[in-house]
Amino acid sequence: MKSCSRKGLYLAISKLTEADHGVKAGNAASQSKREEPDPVRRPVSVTQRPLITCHRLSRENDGWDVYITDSSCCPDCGLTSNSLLCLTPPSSKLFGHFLEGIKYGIFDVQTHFYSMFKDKKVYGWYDFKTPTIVLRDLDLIKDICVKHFGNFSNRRAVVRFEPPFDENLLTIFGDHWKRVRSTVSPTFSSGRLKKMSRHIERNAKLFQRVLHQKQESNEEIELKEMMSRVTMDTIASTGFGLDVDSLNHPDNEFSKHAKAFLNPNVGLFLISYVVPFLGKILNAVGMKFISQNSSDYFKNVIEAALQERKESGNAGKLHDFLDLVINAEEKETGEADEKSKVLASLSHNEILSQALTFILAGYDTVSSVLAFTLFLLAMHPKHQRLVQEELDLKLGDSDQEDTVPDYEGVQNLLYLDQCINETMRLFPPGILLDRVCNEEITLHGVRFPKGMPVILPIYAIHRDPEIWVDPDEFKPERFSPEAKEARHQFSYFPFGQGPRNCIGMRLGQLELKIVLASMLRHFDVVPCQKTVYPIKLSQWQLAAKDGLWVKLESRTRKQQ
Ligand code: HEM
Repeated sequence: MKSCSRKGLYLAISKLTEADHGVKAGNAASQSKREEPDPVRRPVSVTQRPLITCHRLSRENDGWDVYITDSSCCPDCGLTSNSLLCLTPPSSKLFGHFLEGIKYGIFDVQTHFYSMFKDKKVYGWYDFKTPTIVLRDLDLIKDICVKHFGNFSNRRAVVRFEPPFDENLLTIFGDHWKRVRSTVSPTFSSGRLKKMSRHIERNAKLFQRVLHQKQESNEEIELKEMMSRVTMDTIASTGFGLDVDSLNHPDNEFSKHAKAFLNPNVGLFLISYVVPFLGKILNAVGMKFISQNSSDYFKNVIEAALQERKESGNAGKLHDFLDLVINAEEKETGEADEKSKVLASLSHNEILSQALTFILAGYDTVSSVLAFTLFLLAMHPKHQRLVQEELDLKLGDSDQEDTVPDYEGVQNLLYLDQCINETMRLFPPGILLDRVCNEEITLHGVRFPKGMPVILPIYAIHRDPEIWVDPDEFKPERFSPEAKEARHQFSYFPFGQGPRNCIGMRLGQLELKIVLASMLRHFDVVPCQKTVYPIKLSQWQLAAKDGLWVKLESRTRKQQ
């Protein structure tokens, strides 16, 4: 291990403690075994190799080296008990843990590694050659997301968007992010959501009609596909005042390009990760992460909508997202002082970028939660009945097929809310979060070097058996007010945490509740011939391998 001899500055990750020495190669096999079979995911045994290996990672550009290792594995490397360390499962020098990710899938690999380090506050993970620290300790997560947010305010720059969409909230940094976020935030205030709610209600109503046809013809429906359509229509309408009718025309231009945007060029993405200079060359010769065609399409759609509103004097009257961000466009009012004008203004590119983010961030997230919630309720009729009893009680019986609750109507649907929360615990659309450490800092005895990426493994925390009894089972009662009170506040965070959490959370929740309440008020969702349960997740994305198939039965007809 000569290559591990100490050169330059050792930057390390956590100070060695008794507990940090606890995991030895000898007991690695028993640590890597899953204790209980998991009905929702495939069983997995990620590694039979010893748990601990020594890695030296040179980051010469930044002037520091990082070791993520066990201290006892490599006496030659010169680490002492003062060296700062973090444990990591064995990994390939070139690909890091990427190969384990490919082999076992992003869900199993996350829970498996997480369960290997039960007694640790943090552990290590290599994103190819880049070391990252994965947080396990909930108090540490809280401090990073909230108390020390200023030092962990940015995400990694994994995907680069091309202009004019490169100034979106998901990817911008520091003061730029702060200004855009504070300017866009009022768009999601209660008053404005109430106005946007009309668009959601209208789409939910149209959706009801389509569902009635499906129910009458006894058709089996794949929930993700159906929910994607209604979500796309809702986005086009709440975002841009457009009526794209994906329900009846799923291959419309808007949906086609939105999907192309959402499924970027994975090949180029991987090449850029492994061989960054090759990624740059391919990019320069015209290969883009996101197709130029779709990028141009959205630029034109948004520009045209902005222009049309300015010319027709309709700006401010349509109550969609575009309308609301237009208000924040840079303008010379002559009223505001210079400082507040700068604070409350967005450039033209910033508006285009936020408009696009509205599609990117709100499509797959909302449609997945809708689909998984309905599917889980179909598999748990007792809970579905409780939701329906609550709807009948709070919204009244409805014998008209297309009645849809409004903004006020869905505010107090507490049991529905519990079911949605339990679904997002099991199937969170964002399976992990990341932050980057701005300045070196030591928190809870863990040292975070400047520039170190930090991962918050949401999926694994949401399924941690030490936090959740029977973690793979659907039990909405976990989200009763008393049960929530008894738990660590950071054991559940499907919308992220702290000032950089999901800005669209309340809009997303509104969409979920209006669509679910209007459906479950009229229909029983039941299993069908094609239903496969337990759900098997695909390797790379939050999607059921066999689809989420159900049938609808009319509640009104049953009651007659
Ligand atoms: C069920 C629905 C949704 C879920 C589960 C969800 C989840 C998330 C998560 C986990 C993050 C990262 C938060 C963090 O890093 O702490 C995020 C960020 C974000 N989400 Fe959502 N999201 C949802 C719906 C929406 C909708 C409808 C919009 C539409 C505007 C939206 C816009 C955003 C934006 C712009 C960010 C970046 C915020 C920033 O960096 O300041 N999301 N979302």
